[in-house]
Amino acid sequence: MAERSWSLANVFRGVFGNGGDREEALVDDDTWDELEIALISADFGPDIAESILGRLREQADRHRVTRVSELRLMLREALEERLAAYDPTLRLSESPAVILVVGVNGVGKTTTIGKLANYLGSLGKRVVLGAADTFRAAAVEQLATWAERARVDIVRPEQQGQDPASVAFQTVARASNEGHDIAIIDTAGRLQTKGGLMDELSKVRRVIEKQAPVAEVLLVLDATTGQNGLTQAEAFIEHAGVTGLVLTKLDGSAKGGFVLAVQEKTGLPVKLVGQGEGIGDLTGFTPHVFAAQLIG
Ligand SMILES: Nc1nc2c(ncn2[C@@H]2O[C@H](COP(=O)(O)OP(=O)(O)OP(=O)(O)O)[C@@H](O)[C@H]2O)c(=O)[nH]1
Repeated sequence: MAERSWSLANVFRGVFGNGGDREEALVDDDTWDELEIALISADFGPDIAESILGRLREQADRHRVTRVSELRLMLREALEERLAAYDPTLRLSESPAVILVVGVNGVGKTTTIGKLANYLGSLGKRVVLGAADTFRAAAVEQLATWAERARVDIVRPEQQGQDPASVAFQTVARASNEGHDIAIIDTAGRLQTKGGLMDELSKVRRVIEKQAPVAEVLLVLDATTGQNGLTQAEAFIEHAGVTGLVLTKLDGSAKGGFVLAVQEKTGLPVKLVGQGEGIGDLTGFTPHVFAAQLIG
């Protein structure tokens, strides 16, 4: 299995060994200290790190675990169980299914939309994108480039600064009229006008809902910013009716533990994971696979 930058395999090599002598090594106080440092550096956050360690210690005592290799398996299982407490399925059964993509500037919204459109297109779905970030001409152009690469349709604003809600409306109308399965709406991420932005988003939503229910509101978070990025995105979680999270830039991050931290902090499932700038670098989230890759 390819090792990822966010994988703890490397950090844990010292703790768990690399299939060599350390696999048979015995658990001692150093093991627990090293494990704690590894969990904190991976951005699980102190609370989660502590609760994971507490549970592992208790299990290790109960089952008289002495080998580091057994501890590794227990940790993998514990993480998998906690990661799987949230449902990562995208709900796209309505037709058209409308996906609203929200998040602060530069986290990777447009890129995620391009990748998602391409993926859904490869499944035979008909997709239309809506460029509802209407204030930056460059944002519209960037989305149009992705639409071309993913070979999907796009609804652009008729002029710069057009009401984002009207672009969203036109996108969903086009999806309904032309038989698209999925409409994905890109939105602006300006935080400096937080109140205005949230009003704008709720208007976008209201206007869409005149024609079709909103199937998913995906909040995009940049994994490299860790817990900070989450603080910035709080307004979206409070006001935008978020149904799922997308974690981007996990390829450039050593913060694999953020995935669990973010789910438990927000109570929202991670539904997609971005690991690169290429069109194929987006995957669904599978707790089993993720836990295995995380622990190595
Ligand atoms: N390494 C890496 N880079 C990514 C990923 N996703 C997005 N990026 C990069 O992050 C930068 C910002 O991405 P955008 O998609 O423009 O972000 P945005 O949220 O739409 O930005 P605004 O439109 O300014 O709000 C670009 O350079 C992307 O190539 C990822 O998963 N991995």
